[in-house]
Amino acid sequence: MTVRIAVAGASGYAGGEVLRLLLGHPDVEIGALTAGGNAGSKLFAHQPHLLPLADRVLEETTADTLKGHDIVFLALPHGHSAEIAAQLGEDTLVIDCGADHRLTDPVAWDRWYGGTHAGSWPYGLPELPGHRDELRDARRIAVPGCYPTVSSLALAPAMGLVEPEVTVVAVSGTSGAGKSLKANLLGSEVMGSLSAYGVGGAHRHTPEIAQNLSKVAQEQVKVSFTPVLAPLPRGILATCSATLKDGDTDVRAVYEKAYADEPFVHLLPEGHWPTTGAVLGSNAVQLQVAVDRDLDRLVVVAAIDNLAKGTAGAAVQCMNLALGLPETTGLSTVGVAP
Ligand SMILES: NC(=O)C1=CN([C@@H]2O[C@H](COP(=O)(O)OP(=O)(O)OC[C@H]3O[C@@H](n4cnc5c(N)ncnc54)[C@H](OP(=O)(O)O)[C@@H]3O)[C@@H](O)[C@H]2O)C=CC1
Ligand SMILES: CC(=O)N[C@@H](CCC(=O)OP(=O)(O)O)C(=O)O
Repeated sequence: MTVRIAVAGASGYAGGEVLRLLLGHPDVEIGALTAGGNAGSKLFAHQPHLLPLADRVLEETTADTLKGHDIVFLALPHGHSAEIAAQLGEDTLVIDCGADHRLTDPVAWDRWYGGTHAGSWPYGLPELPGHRDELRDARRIAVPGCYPTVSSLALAPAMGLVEPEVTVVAVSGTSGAGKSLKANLLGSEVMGSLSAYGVGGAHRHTPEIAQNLSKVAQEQVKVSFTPVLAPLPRGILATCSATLKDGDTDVRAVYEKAYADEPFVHLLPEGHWPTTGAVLGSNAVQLQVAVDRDLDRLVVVAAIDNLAKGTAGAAVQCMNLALGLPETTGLSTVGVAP
């Protein structure tokens, strides 16, 4: 089988990572590549690592350019996908890396993003209970946010075993913010310094994490989420905690069972802790669990590459599922070291 794909936002970080992964995918032919202001320029100017596509010229992001492909990956700023998707028939599988179709509650959408809710699509985190089957037949897929991916996978197995109030502190590399220049991401400010942002429940990934965990717990889960920016190009390390209802719960056994058959989610051997370096460039999620006995508090540490499992890797994993291919096709679980 060969499917023809297009990538909208090919000059950006997420679009570039989708292309890097698809260049190693045996069943994919790469069609149209589009951008915004950089349309008309060569892809090579923006993605110097994607040599096999060096001569490709970026086209304008219009439905006409994207039509006629089996699969369209949208790696655009949020707010751009609904209009494009509406012009692409159901015969095209649309995989949106942006936030537009992740939240199911229009009130939450309006509060955190503003404006009209474009509706929700099947949520591209196959490892969450019930999601894999929904993704197999999907023609529209919403790729999760990077922080919700790592924190939902870290805490989902514990839902029902902990009080429905969880804390997530997650340190992210700068590529999570996209390529467009932001004052706080300029080299001199970010290098050699860690800084918290979106503090006090202000980050828009808070409702997405709560939505995921509440669905698994089948009760409303409250989330305290604090993101921290780190001087790294890629990677997220999340420390997630919640109070156990029964401090004697064998949490390790619970996590071993939950992820025993998952190709990308790895509970590390006891005594070893996840690092962002170990998952770099791979679709892997590394987890470790502990119980703080003084508080009966479950602590889970998890690492992902924000551009791989946190975006593009998840997008390719979901494409594989929707096409009926082995979920791991074109994806690695082996990170880069050192
Ligand atoms: N970076 C990450 O770790 C993650 C990103 N995402 C999501 O993926 C999407 C892309 O993010 P990312 O790659 O980081 O962002 P970038 O800023 O790196 O890239 C954005 C892309 O969108 C294009 N673009 C910008 N504005 C327009 C427009 N008005 N019309 C058409 N194209 C436009 C840009 O083209 P040009 O070069 O011409 O400006 C570029 O190709 C976002 O929705 C983001 O939230 C999701 C999870 C993690
Ligand atoms: C480090 C950094 O700035 N990260 C981004 C998250 C990237 C992401 O996943 O954003 P979307 O939900 O829009 O897809 C942020 O905090 O806004």
